[in-house]
Amino acid sequence: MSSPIGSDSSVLFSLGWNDAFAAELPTGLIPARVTRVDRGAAEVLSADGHFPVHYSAHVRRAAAADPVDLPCVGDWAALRRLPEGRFELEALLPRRTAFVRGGVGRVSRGGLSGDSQGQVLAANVDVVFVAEPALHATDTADLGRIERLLALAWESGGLPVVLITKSDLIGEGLDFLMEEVATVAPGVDAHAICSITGEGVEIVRGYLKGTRTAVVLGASGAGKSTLVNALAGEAVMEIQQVRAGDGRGRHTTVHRELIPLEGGGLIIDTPGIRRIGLYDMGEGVDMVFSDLEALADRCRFADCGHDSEPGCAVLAAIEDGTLPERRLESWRKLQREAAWMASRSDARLRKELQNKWKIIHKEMRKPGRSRP
Ligand SMILES: Nc1nc2c(ncn2[C@@H]2O[C@H](COP(=O)(O)OP(=O)(O)OP(=O)(O)O)[C@@H](O)[C@H]2O)c(=O)[nH]1
Ligand SMILES: [Zn+2]
Repeated sequence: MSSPIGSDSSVLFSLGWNDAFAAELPTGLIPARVTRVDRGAAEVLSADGHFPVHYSAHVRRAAAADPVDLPCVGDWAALRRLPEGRFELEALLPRRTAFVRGGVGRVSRGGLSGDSQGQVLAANVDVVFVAEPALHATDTADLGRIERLLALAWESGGLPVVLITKSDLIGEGLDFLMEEVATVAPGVDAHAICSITGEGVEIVRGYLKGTRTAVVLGASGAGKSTLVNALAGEAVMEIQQVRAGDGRGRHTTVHRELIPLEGGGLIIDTPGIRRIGLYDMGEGVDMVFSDLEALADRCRFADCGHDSEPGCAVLAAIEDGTLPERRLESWRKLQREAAWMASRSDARLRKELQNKWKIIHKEMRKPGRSRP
């Protein structure tokens, strides 16, 4: 067992481990994936099992200087085995993707939430499911909410996929709805699913192949939990049995926030991700409105406001019916919000939000990191 990966590397691969992460692992340290964090400590899954770890002085110092450096669910961590047999979280491996809460925390600073700035809610998420019910109470799917969540999804660096949930509730209108959804999600896969009958659930599972990690974003009641349960199947029950079995000396019931699914793949489900709101969506907004951006490139004036300018390609597209007018309105609305958020963030935070890769580059500059 001299391998730094531990006794059973297939366990690691089932948690999303791959060659790219392996190349970043400092020599002599043990890889583990963070399943949950709780004030100064984390729980991890590794080839050696599921256990709590404390942060090294190095991690604590870095996190005190910048909360973005705090471990979060989904992170790959490098652990050091201490002489007494315990493990310490020594370093974080560079994040491939990250959900960063910035704007909301800033705005509510001094309020009750006590949120910190630039806090990372989840890391290394490959697929972001945007769940919107076909019918929510008596309202049909909210296209504006889909656009907003797509902006967050793009911003994270993960691959967005729209899921119209509760497809059973809408009947014949479904085809029309899916056509509308396609107009607000250019270049994004969209599927109708029903977690109760299981319709479409296999399609969702397909996105997790290759042990990908996903999150499900969506409003309260969108059907996130029902979908996760449908995907998790017996895996969730298995986890509960293991927990009951190793309950020796551990009296707190732990809700694991990184859930390995039956048939492969993982879902991150944390209160933070459930409550994710809006923050600086600058880059994400452009991705969501790529159809509009492409049209705007063809406007006669580079600074066209698409109001009444001559030669405006956007207005022409609305005129001839190829672009729904509400699409331009949504674009304006989200841009206003993004600008408003930006005006409220300080320069440091704004930079962080606008460039998700900065996190990765900063990680790479850390001392003690082995390079391939
Ligand atoms: N008809 C129908 N109802 C569904 C479907 N999926 C979920 N529901 C119902 O919708 C309600 C909300 O589902 P949840 O899975 O709890 O929604 P959620 O997104 O997890 O909600 P929060 O926990 O508040 O964030 C529940 O009563 C579910 O039974 C579906 O495919 N069809
Ligand atoms: Zn224009």
